[in-house]
Formats: sequence, C-alpha cells, structure tokens
Amino acid sequence: MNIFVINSGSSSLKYQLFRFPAEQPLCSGLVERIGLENSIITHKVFPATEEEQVVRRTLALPDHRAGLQQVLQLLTDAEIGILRAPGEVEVVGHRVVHGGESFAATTIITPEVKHEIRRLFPLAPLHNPANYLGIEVAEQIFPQARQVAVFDTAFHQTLPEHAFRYALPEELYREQGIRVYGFHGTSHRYVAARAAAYLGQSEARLITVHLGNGCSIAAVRGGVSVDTSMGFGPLAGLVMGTRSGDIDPSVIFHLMGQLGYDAEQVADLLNKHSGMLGLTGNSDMRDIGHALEAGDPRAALAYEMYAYRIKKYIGAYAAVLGGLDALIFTAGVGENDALVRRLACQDLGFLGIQLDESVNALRAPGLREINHPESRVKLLIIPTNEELEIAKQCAELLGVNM
Ligand SMILES: Nc1ncnc2c1ncn2[C@@H]1O[C@H](COP(=O)(O)OP(=O)(O)O)[C@@H](O)[C@H]1O
Ligand SMILES: CC(=O)OP(=O)(O)O
Ligand SMILES: [Mg+2]
Repeated sequence: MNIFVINSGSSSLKYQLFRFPAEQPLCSGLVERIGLENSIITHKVFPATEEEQVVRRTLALPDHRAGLQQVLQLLTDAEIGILRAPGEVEVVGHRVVHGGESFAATTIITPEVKHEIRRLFPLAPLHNPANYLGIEVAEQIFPQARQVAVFDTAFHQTLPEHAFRYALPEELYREQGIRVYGFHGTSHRYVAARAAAYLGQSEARLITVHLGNGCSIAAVRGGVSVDTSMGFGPLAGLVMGTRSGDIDPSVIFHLMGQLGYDAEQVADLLNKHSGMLGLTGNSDMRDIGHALEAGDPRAALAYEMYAYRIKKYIGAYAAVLGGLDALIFTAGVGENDALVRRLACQDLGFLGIQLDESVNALRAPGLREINHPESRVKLLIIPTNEELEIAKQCAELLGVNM
C-alpha cells in the first residue's frame, strides 16, 4: 500500500511517500516559498540500490494547489516518477496541529472532522489553516485515496489532569475546553519510542526536546506523555523562531490597556514577531549562529535565553519524572546546533547530566550518544521523522500491518 504524507505549513509543504507494510520511503520533498515568484521544490527519490536522486526546480507557485500539482507531476513523471497514476496513492496522511479535545487518536477525515479542524483555527492560527488547505487540495488531487488526520495534540492526551488544567474557574475548562493540549506529539512519540528501544527500557523516564521553528519539551514515562511545555495553543514554553514562549499575561494587559494593541495585534506580536526574531532580527538559527560568530551581542544574549529556558524545563521535568534516564534532542536545531545543546546541559552534573563536549561538537547522521561515558543520564540526538510516524499511524488505523 502507498501512503503519501503531507506536512503542510503556511508557506511550505513537506511530503513523503511510503510503501507499507515495509515502511519503505520511496521519495520525499519540500516545497518552499509558496505564494512567491521563486518557489522552490526539492524532490528526492530513493531507489532501492543506487544513490538517491535529487530534483530541484524553481518556479512560481501561487498557492498550495499549484505546489501539490507539481509534486504530483514529479510523482508520475515518465523518467523519475514512482507512480503511474495518482490512483496508486491509497492513503494520504495529514499532519494536523490542533485536534482540541475531540481527537485523542488518528482519525479518518470526514466532513465533521474537517469542521472541527476549522473550528480550531483561532487556537493554532499559524498551523490549522495550512493543514486544512492541504486536506482540501489532497482531496481533489487524490480523490480515490482515504484521507487521514494525525494530530500533534493526540500524544499528549495522556497528561494527568493536574498537569493539563489551568488554575482558572472550572467552567472555562468544562464549557470552553480551556486547558493544556500540547503539540509536536508525533515527534515526541517517535523519538521517545526510538530512545526506549535503544536503551532497552520500555519504562524509561525521558525528556524529549523538540527544537524546530516551533519548540517544545515533553516528559515521557513508559512511552506516555506526562507533561509538555506548549499549552492551549502552540505558543507557551520555550523561546522559538518567531514565538515568545512563556510570558507573564500582565504584559498582554499592558499592551492592550496602555499601548493600544488589539487582540489580533497581540497575537501577531507573540506568534510572528517575537522569539529569536524579536531578539535578533532573524528567526533562522543558522543566521543567528553566523551573527554570533561575527560578534553580535544580541545573538549571544538570544542564544543564552533560548538555552536557559530549555534548562529550566529540564530541571522541572526531572522533578516531574522523579529522576531521568535519558534526555533527547531532536528537530532542526536540536539535531544540528551543538552550542544550544552545550548551553542547555551546562552545570547539570547534579542531575547526572554530563555532556561529552567533543562528541557533541561532531556532525554525524542518525541516532547518537553525546554523553560523557560517566554520565548517569544518557544524552541522545535522535533525528525526528514525523512523516514516517504519521504513515505508521495511518497503517495502524487501517490495519495494514495486521
Ligand atoms: N545545521 C544547522 N545548524 C543550526 N540550526 C539549524 C541547522 N539546520 C537547520 N537548523 C535550524 O532548524 C530550524 C528548523 O527546524 P525544522 O525542524 O526543520 O523546523 P520546522 O519543521 O518547524 O519547519 C531552523 O531554525 C534552522 O535554522
Ligand atoms: C506545533 C508547532 O509549533 O509546529 P511547527 O514547529 O511545525 O511550527
Ligand atoms: Mg517541524
């Protein structure tokens, strides 16, 4: 069975095609700068034996539909295509960021499910609208495929009530669903499962640190999420590319009461103009790394703040778990930025966390240990693969592996 996975963002679209039950990746790709003149498609084909083939095209893609149509052309291309016709895609798996309290598990997309995803737009304004658009376009391009939603929030539905409730009047939870949901669940679940398998400890106490454009951290015991840093929406917790993370709500009252902001402007400020972008003028960690090397003091402070916030959560979640077996770094920054990892682990010897700085500074693919041999806690880099996890969830739902 061919499962096509779409991770659709506001201006980009990541995709991967798998053959199941072999879990074999056939191709993957990224469409960037959708809506601009010079959109870029990078499409990789994985032949069984030779080197992977990479096709890069720059062209104008006005919207997600045009983007996905180009992807379909590449999938069915006479030379490098993997499929003869779109009908060979039997399942399309979609990453959907916010599932609210309605979805604790992977779900076949029906008109009701789409309605619920739309209802949650205000809670994940950077994500759910793009995810929804991806579904609408995929329904047209692959009309005979089953469309499945895999929610970022699902993995965190196991949080105990004392962790997921806010100290607000109860009716706001009961009637309005105001509570912690947590995000990046597909990634936290995937790396936690890989870590447990690597350690040979199914009951392991793990802290998983997902550092991409959005950043979150989770406490996982026995494969189950028990706490996480994002909350009602994907804005709380760690400092991110463009999002503030934790902030005293009094700042919002001041912005609105004294400085004339309206609700939309506050949301825009905290979601799109804060975090590393607000601190340094750049949201991409590679650019901030270059600024740091060039001696920019704003970049140095931003790095410290970014790592300090991670460190505070490591301390908090070690307490939540009553000890720690492994700490896992994942996603773009977590997998690649040695300085962030070094700063976040600094002076945590009292918790049994000891980094091997020279191993940490090396680059290597795949899962690897970066702890000192005497470290009580294993420190691991595990590349995330949200697309594979989504495909696995689809296969499980549809009984393909059975
Ligand atoms: N080699 C690298 N060194 C430091 N940061 C990197 C590197 N490669 C990617 N990143 C950072 O990873 C982030 C994007 O991570 P990613 O997991 O792809 O995010 P998302 O899935 O949310 O788009 C960016 O801030 C980017 O700068
Ligand atoms: C939920 C979230 O923040 O996702 P991303 O990191 O892809 O923006
Ligand atoms: Mg991501």
